[in-house]
Amino acid sequence: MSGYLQFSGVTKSFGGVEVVAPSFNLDVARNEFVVFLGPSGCGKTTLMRMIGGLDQPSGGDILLEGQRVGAPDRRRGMVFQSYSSFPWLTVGQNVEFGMRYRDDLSEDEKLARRDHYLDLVGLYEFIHTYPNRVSGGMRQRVAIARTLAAGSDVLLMDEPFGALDAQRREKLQVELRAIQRRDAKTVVFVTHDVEEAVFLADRVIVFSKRPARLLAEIDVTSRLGADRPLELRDGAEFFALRNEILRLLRQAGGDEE
Ligand SMILES: Nc1ncnc2c1ncn2[C@@H]1O[C@H](COP(=O)(O)OP(=O)(O)OP(=O)(O)O)[C@@H](O)[C@H]1O
Repeated sequence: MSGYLQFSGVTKSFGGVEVVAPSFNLDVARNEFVVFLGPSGCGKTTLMRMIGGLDQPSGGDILLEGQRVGAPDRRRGMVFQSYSSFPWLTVGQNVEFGMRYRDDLSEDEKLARRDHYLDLVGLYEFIHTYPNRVSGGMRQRVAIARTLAAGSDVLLMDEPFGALDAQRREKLQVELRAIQRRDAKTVVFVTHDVEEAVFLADRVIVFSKRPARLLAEIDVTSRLGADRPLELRDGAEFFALRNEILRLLRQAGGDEE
């Protein structure tokens, strides 16, 4: 597997507290969908922030196509709880803002993409509303629409669907997996929801309790295939994978459901 995104001997501590240790090594292939699962507080968000360039490793390197990652740039689209919408722009303008560098798109194409992704996240009717007038969950959806519309090569998503109702969440899972396949995105995704992890991932990475250490890797695509119709969730192999991962999380000392 080629190392499109590579973690090479990565460690991180805050003050004297080790969050990623002894050292983390992982190769993510181009167009791979990797999901991070692990006990609460084990260091998943810290790893995501370092991929995004919002934090620096204490040791080792994170490389994208062989180059050490630096400050956030448009190759990496992020949906983090803390990286939400811009309050001075309307919901529609927030989504347009994500496409400001897309010289390959005409203005009409940008507006069509804006409308498509706002509709997908169920916010089309709020297109002219300012984010401080909508709920926190809706602001999170603005960030999802903005990031998907921007079309970055690498999507970094830290519990992006956590605040959504079950139906919207399922719809976005299907769409995200389809976008990733169709548009050849590399995705790193954090969730606490094991079924979401199995449904979305090519590979699930299970972490230990803090300090985060790779406990297990589960190759989902070799068992479920790359296409993920919703019916897959009712199949025996889906359940087997889910139970396997739940067992691993129990060993990890996690509290996931
Ligand atoms: N800026 C910081 N300064 C000090 N400690 C920090 C900082 N950021 C994170 N930590 C600590 O690092 C540990 C890992 O946090 P992190 O948010 O990465 O975990 P997580 O796996 O994403 O947790 P959760 O699943 O609950 O979101 C925690 O103990 C947290 O308190």
